[in-house]
Amino acid sequence: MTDDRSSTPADEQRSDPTASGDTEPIDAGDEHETGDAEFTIADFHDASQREGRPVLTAAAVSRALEMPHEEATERLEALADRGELQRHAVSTDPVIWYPSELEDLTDRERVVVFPKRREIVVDRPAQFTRAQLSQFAHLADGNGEQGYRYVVRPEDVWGTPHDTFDELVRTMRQALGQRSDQLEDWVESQWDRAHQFRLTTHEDGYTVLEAQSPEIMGNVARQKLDEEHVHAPISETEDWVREGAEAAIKRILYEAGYPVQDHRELESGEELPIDLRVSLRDYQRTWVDRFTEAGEGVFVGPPGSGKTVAATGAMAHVEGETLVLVPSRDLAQQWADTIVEYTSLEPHQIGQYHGGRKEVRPVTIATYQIAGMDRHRSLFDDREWGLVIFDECQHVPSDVYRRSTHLQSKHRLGLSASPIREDDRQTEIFTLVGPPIGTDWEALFDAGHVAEPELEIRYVPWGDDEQANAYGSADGREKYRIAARNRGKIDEVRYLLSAHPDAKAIVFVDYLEQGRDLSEALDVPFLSGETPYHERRRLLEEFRRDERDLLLISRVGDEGIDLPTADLAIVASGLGGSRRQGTQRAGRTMRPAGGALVYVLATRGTREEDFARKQLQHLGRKGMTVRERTVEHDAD
Ligand SMILES: Nc1ncnc2c1ncn2[C@@H]1O[C@H](COP(=O)(O)OP(=O)(O)OP(=O)(O)O)[C@@H](O)[C@H]1O
Repeated sequence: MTDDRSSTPADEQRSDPTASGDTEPIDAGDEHETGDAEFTIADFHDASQREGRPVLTAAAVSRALEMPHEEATERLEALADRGELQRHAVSTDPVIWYPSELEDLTDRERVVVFPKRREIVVDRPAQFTRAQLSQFAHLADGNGEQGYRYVVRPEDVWGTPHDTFDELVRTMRQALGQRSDQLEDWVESQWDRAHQFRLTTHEDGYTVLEAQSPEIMGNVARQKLDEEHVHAPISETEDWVREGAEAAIKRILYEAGYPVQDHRELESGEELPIDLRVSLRDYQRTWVDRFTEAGEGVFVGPPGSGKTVAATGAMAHVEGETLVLVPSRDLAQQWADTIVEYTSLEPHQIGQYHGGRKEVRPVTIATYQIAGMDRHRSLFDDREWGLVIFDECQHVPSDVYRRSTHLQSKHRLGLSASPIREDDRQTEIFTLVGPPIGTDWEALFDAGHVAEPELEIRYVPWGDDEQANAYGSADGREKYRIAARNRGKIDEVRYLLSAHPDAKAIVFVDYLEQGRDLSEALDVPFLSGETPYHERRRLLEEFRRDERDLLLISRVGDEGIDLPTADLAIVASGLGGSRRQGTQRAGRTMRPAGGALVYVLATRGTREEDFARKQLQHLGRKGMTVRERTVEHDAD
């Protein structure tokens, strides 16, 4: 059962071809499933596409698919015998071949599988195919001319919603329209890994770790775990788990490449009847169903896709007292408003717990900051929580993680707008909160649930020689800082605002000095960490009520402040943070209101330009349209 070829998540990250910038053309043909026995109509379609014609001779097929002429003829005949191809013989010319359903060629989605790279490329996928694919793969590239590129990683297999491997294979075959033995074998090995261990609840109430076989128990669990985690063996395949050690066990085994199935009976906490006052969208219902089945999980969707609303659906399912952890006070207020708007709960049942207020009520919304403090640790135990929600769970600070390990017996739900898995947070999220539950973002854009922003990166020249010279002689981070604060960006911001006179706009900056300069030049208030909380709230409120149409925000704006009606965002600096920040900033304006535009400014010919380009390629892969423009001195 143990498969040495399978890798741990860490290995996988290193060998992930997308991570190493592998940009090999997808049509390279090196891995086409043209194995000896298999020659399918899809191969014929490949050949027609390469030849640019729907009707082919055997010679053309042999050329396109690089196989001997004789072999091509043989295979074409076999396909014709199966009724998938038609032949047409013209007395003096070679026989020509075409698909039995010629219209296929224009309508049908083409699926090409690259089993070694575990990639699937689909042309014009139908909604159904996308939904199927997203159950075992994730969309890595949705914007290229090469079609949609899906990648299957171990975590994708580990998190599938299927009960049996056979069901999973059925979904795969439906999605791919073909069998790929090599891919299926690999998926099976990952499936096996994820089904070696499970946590269950003994009838006497304690937790048991069960292994599929005595060998896996002996060779993996009992090597990795010690008395800190388990009391004593119950049998060759079962260990009695120490209370509170569940999270550590899940983490250790996950890191060893054996994610643990969590089948414990979860506590539902003190009862709290909740009715929903909104009808969930189909994809939200799927999210909630998957959460319901597992009792844990992370909703992953772009900003504005309705994760918070779907979370109220999860609350209505658990119907237990709920603790919501959020990154900022502003978000705490928004959660309280959303819960009142979309559920039958009354305002007096909802408490907020942060620097400003200390209310613990049946539904309590607390900030991570407070939740991480020793003197507020009782928050976790004050009531019998049945559900703990981690909003923006990619930001959960490590002290909160440490503190929340004992929440393993509750239902756990994470929300995240950043499906980026480039750091080890992924392990923590997966083991402490749960596996990702996602939808392919493109599908949400297509269905009109989230407006796709137009994203434009503008390369701006230096505003004056002084800064350009300073850049030349600076080094390292200083170079980046100078480029970020290029005074030429002030004119550019002005130009963009004047080009969109009716837009409600937000300008993001990363440097206080730049924010102050812009604030003065544009005569708008600047919201930074230095702005008092009530002042920040007031400005945001005014913006929300359409009493203001321009805001200038520093990093502070990044942590979950909701600006629902912004329809223009200018990132004047600050793409230099993490990818995630870039995603969030761009996402800030992705609201159902639609028509959002995002401009990102980068100083021409500097590191900032390189950086922005990389970031935006990433956003492009997430399904946004990205455009680049070089600004001449007279803003165009
Ligand atoms: N099922 C639904 N029916 C009607 N409106 C909905 C539904 N789901 C979401 N919305 C609306 O879509 C908007 C965004 O929803 P929500 O705040 O839940 O998104 P989100 O993904 O949590 O966003 P963010 O990542 O910014 O927190 C809200 O205005 C909400 O009212």
